[in-house]
Amino acid sequence: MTSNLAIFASGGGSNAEAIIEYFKNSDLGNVALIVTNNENAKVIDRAQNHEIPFYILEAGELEEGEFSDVLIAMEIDFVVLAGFLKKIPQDILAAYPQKIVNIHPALLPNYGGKGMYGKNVHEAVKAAGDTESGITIHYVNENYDEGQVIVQQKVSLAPTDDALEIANKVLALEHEFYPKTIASLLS
Ligand SMILES: Nc1nc2c(c(=O)[nH]1)N[C@@H](CN(C=O)c1ccc(C(=O)N[C@@H](CCC(=O)O)C(=O)O)cc1)CN2
Ligand SMILES: NCC(=O)N[C@@H]1O[C@H](COP(=O)([O-])[O-])[C@@H](O)[C@H]1O
Repeated sequence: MTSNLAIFASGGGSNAEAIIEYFKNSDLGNVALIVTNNENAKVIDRAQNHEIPFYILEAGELEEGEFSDVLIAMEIDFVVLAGFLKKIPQDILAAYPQKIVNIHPALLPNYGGKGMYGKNVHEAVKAAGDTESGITIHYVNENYDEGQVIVQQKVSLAPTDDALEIANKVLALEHEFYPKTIASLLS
């Protein structure tokens, strides 16, 4: 059985595209929908380029607690967060138990929670002088970054690495591991 995936993204969408490309060669999953809260997100261009339907959330729409009806009506089986910057509400959590995953660009529980997204994470890692960073792929629960960890991967950092270089090292891990980790959860 092929699972229909919905990817939620708020920005550039490079992880979304890596997932789209991966599942073009796999019967395990099919990216059926891209959801964003940002009408200017580059992920929309990526969806259009791959002829994948996209949905732009209105301000406050997610918080109304009815978007799960849209996902169910579109026969979505699995939800992937990839740089999505809003909290997934209870109606979606209840509709998709153990079927919503997220990727965080750090080694949770470090550098997680409200405000910890994008470059904020890498700047904090740099400021702390850490010698390694990495990714955490986890199930999504009601709080930011507190769901059950599925996998973590580490990357070493040089003292000369700035926040952008850390971001690039982490993003490369994301593109390598997120698609195949999702696939392992579908089979
Ligand atoms: N119910 C859940 N929803 C989401 C989770 C989660 O674990 N449970 N993960 C996030 C992704 N994320 C980290 O991986 C994350 C995203 C955004 C924030 C944050 O502080 N957001 C700001 C708003 C930012 C904006 O609108 O520009 C905020 O809430 O004030 C923290 C962590 C996705 N959803
Ligand atoms: N806390 C959530 C968070 O910071 N997510 C991060 O946003 C980036 C999105 O990049 P992309 O749009 O190119 O996939 C990724 O690095 C992802 O880990």
